[in-house]
Amino acid sequence: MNTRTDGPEATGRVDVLLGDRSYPVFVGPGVRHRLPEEVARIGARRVVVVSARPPEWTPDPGVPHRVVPARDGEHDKTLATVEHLCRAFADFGLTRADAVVSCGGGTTTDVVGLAAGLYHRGIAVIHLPTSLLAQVDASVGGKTAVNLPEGKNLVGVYWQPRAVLCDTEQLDTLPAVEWRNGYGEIARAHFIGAGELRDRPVTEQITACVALKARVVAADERDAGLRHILNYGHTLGHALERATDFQLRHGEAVGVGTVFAGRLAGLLGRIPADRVDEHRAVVAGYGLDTRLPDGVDHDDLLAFMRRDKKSTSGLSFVLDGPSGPELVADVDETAVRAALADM
Ligand SMILES: NC(=O)c1ccc[n+]([C@@H]2O[C@H](COP(=O)([O-])OP(=O)(O)OC[C@H]3O[C@@H](n4cnc5c(N)ncnc54)[C@H](O)[C@@H]3O)[C@@H](O)[C@H]2O)c1
Ligand SMILES: [Zn+2]
Repeated sequence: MNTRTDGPEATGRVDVLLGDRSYPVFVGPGVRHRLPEEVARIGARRVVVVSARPPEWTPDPGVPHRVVPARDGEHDKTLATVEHLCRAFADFGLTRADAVVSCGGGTTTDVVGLAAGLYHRGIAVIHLPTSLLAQVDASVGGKTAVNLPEGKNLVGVYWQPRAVLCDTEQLDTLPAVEWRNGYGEIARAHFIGAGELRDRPVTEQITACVALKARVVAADERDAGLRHILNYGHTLGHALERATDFQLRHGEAVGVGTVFAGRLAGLLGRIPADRVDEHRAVVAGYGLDTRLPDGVDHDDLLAFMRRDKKSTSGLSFVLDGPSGPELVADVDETAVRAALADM
């Protein structure tokens, strides 16, 4: 990670190191204007821009192009959208030598990433994520997916982008709830190696989270082990999203899940009391709720947590400990109930 300070405001750059599939992530005000440079660097001759934002949000890529409108949201994160996009690529005559650009929230970067990964068995994609959550998490790391009626993110491929441009100017229009959504992920990053980012400028916060994710992805691109740590706070987080029928945004639920992970690690004797307290302080410091929402049933939460995709059996959590965060399997239910009661 490095942060340049030669411009009017600092710009961050992180390289995701994956051999010949390595790519840069630029973070900062105005970095979207790098698009023509990145398109030229990868040698694309034509581009389809898939954008959930007004068309003028994406700069001219500098080569013949077409803008295809899209909508953010889980509802359109489907195989039907993938087909629609691939047909638009074909209609414009995109070949394997060309590129796709996504501009939108994490739902859009996910569905466009999957379409790019499938079209012609894979063509170049550049992401311009426009939500805080998409900038700190969804657009980096190469996981793509769409939903089925049977569940979220059930169909996808690993398909790394060729560049990611996290333009912080594009966050100016983001509603408060979507800032909280992103800050939940930044808060959980505090406990898995991103360090103290409260009171830092947003460009630095995003750059540090991307650098953390880049390190983890470089070490474990396909989820064989270490990548689990990114799910810090997520076991309870996912359960809370479901138990509240998705009334809590993902990041808000992850914030509560992060406080819970601290409590549980404390009860299991893995971390001292001040580290437990730090969880609550950090999450609260980002303006997030630290308590379970009223009315959620602990039995429901336990049932959802048992079905979490990480847990092959029993209750599994990523927990802090003497040697850092790690996946802990088969956690005793009594401790889990006690940590919930403590929230
Ligand atoms: N691939 C991965 O590794 C990965 C990681 C984390 C999350 N995800 C996926 O990301 C998705 C969540 O992303 P999200 O939170 O960005 O959701 P989203 O795409 O639905 O965007 C959230 C909301 O913010 C709005 N929005 C986005 N940018 C805006 C802007 N600049 N100004 C005003 N409004 C704006 C959207 O219209 C939407 O209403 C989920 O589907 C999740 O599965 C993927
Ligand atoms: Zn998450």
